[in-house]
Amino acid sequence: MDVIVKPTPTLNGEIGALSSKNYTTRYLLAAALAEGTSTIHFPAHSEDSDAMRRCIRDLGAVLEEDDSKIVIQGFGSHPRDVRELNVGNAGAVLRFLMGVTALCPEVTFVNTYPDSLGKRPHDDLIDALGQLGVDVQHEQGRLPITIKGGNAKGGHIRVSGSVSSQYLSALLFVTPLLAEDSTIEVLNDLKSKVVIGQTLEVLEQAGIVIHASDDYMSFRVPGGQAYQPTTYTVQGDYPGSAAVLAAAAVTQSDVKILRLMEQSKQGERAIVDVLRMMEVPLTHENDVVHVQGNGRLKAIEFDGDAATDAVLAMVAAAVFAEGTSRFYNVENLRYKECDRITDYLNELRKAGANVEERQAEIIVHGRPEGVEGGVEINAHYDHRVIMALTVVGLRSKEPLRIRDAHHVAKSYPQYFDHLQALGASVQWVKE
Ligand SMILES: O=C(O)C1=C[C@@H](OP(=O)(O)O)[C@@H](O)[C@H](O)C1
Ligand SMILES: C=C(OP(=O)(O)O)C(=O)O
Repeated sequence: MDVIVKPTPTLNGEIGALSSKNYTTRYLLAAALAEGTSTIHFPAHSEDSDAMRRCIRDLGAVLEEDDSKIVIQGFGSHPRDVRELNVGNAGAVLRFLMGVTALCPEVTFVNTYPDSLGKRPHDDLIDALGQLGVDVQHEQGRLPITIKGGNAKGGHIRVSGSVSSQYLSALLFVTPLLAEDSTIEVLNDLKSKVVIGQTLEVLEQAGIVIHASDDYMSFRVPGGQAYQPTTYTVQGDYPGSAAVLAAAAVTQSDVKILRLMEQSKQGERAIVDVLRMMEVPLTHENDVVHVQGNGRLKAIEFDGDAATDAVLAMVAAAVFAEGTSRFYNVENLRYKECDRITDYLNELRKAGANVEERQAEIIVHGRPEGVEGGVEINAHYDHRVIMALTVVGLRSKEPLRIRDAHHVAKSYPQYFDHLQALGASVQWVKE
């Protein structure tokens, strides 16, 4: 399915933020790893969170869900002996479960998105699992991947953090369940470091003890622990909401998004500060972000690693800013659903934006007068490319047609409904 985005000068109204993807995947996993009954209120529904639901069910968890909550009977440290798991296109779900399946005799993760997740690297995690005695078969660090676990006991693990924080999160989820204590040493840089704060928060809520250094570069994990069943409530999602906030920032708007916690550990909450730095009129009080856009934005410089999943939306806003913006320290955007630097900038250029790339930077020469539009956009299987190009389309002179826009459902299936509710001219069309 494609979406046609037409120029839309004004957006007005109020929406509730979607539920956080990162917290939902973590709570589902923590509930599955606990013996007993856990409850998760307001879990996200999207392809990625559904992938975690499907996989923990395959591994032996029992799930019962109604409109507002999911009740889970976990399998504790004894997942069922399954042969195959399908994580769809969900990177975090794959990496977390590659860790957990160190507890299983033999599981193959199949390759259902060869042009997206199928191209992403997992070498650093494979290497770390090898240090735990797990035999991993793979196609040059890519899917399909077979994990032959069952013998992991714990020990000293060194893992590189220079490509993704998800490898470290995977080790943090599984090592407490191993018989012996572990130490984890992070080598090189740790990208998306703030996300580790979310992992540690969830582990603590599940009663797991981890001793972390202040810089998150080394960890001591007592073995033989048990996840406790408990009740979780999922907060609103900043990465998805960032795109809606960027849309409000580039239009004449009066838009409120509810349920966005000020004290959240989500790094992407920086969208609020970034838009403020761009001089977009907004307030953030009582978990409500209120944007009263006047269409005028100022260029900024920003370290994007602190807010990795909101950078594309920030760049889309910068396309219409006065001056040149620079988003630096963003190399690991190249290892996501697509190459979010080269592929994304190619699509932005097609739409008429003036952008440049460096290996770890995105540079945007703003065009406050608007861009031409009138072209077809390739989604590259990437929900965040789809959301960001939609923001650009709202302020293009001619409509944008975003091909295969249904991939937005990876994280935010109701994105276009939310924009329509705010008055955006977006319309689904069959190919
Ligand atoms: O742990 C997680 O849930 C995630 C970590 C981040 O990935 P990287 O650590 O690879 O940057 C983020 O981009 C992804 O959407 C979700
Ligand atoms: C990169 C993302 O997800 P994942 O790595 O889990 O596929 C994302 O949600 O933008």
